[in-house]
Amino acid sequence: MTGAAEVYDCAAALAEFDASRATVRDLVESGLASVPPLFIAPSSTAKHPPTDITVPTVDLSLPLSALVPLVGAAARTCGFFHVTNHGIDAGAAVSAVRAFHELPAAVRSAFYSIAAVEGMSYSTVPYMDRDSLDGPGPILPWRVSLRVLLQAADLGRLPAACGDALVEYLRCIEELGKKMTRLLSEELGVGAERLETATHVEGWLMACNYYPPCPEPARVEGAVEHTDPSLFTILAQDEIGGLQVRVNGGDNDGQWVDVPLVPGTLLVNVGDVLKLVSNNEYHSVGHRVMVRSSQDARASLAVFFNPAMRGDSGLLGPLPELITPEKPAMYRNFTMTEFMDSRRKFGNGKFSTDHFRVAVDQ
Ligand SMILES: O=C(O)CCC(=O)C(=O)O
Ligand SMILES: [Fe+2]
Repeated sequence: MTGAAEVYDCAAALAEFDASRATVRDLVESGLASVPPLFIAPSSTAKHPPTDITVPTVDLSLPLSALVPLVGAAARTCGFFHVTNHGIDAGAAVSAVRAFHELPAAVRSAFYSIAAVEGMSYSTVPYMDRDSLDGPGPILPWRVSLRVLLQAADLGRLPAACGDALVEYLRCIEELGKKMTRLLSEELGVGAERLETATHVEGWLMACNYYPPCPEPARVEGAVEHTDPSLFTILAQDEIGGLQVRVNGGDNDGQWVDVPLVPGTLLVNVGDVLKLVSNNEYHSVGHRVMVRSSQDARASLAVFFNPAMRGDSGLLGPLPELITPEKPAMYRNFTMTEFMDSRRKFGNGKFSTDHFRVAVDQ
């Protein structure tokens, strides 16, 4: 039992990587031939060949009476759905994300930061809190992200290569986010405004992701399997692909499926907070990002619609209207601070909403 993995000091290796202020892209550009242990994912793609099931598509131009059940059906089953006819130029925003990440290192390095500075950071975000590192990994995704906490950020400080396009995207995505919150709320039978008033969806986080090509793509993951913390997430991606979701229910339960690339669509997925608040009516489904290529980089843009952090007064939990004798509350109440602390403690890939389950009667 003395293999290299056991003696590898993750914390020291991560500290060294942090001190170098390098991003994954810089590693690739330095001519790296093999993947450093920090990035090696334990699971292999081959173990879970993707099935050919597809994720639903919802046409936003449909009348409300048709739209509400379609959104609800997707959120209750797959937890992921494409939306079409959203009227947003997502391609321009994703191209801008790529343009920033492909700037010369000397220009990008001015933005490098592990901790958020005035709501912005630009680095590779480890799966776990640096203080909670345990075991051999995976420690780092094969990805670098410019992250913007919108409540705290001055958008005027966004890099010039992507700023204007992202500001425009955010203006449009705000409308779509509000619409989606109302649709999801309405379908729960609690009225269109209930989710917003219960959760105060103000803590938005925008993640501008870049997955560089990898010399050994099968040994890394752009993101390990995880569920999102948000109420829901809206994702725009380019034409490279690599996102997979787990099938939820049915004959193929637990299998992986490739999210197909449908040009012009945005992808919406249910996050953990919505799962808890909906008392498990909606499902936050596990997903991950595979790195496919030693040649091509992938860019994506995720906006996480998160409840505001409202201290101890902002208690969240299953909406009382959704609690019945037949379906008692499945989760206890919690604050967003408690929820995010729990996610950080367990790590992005290991957190489960089961940590908030109400104890089952003995
Ligand atoms: O880049 C993607 O396709 C998905 C990223 C993702 O799942 C996340 O950031 O939570
Ligand atoms: Fe995600």
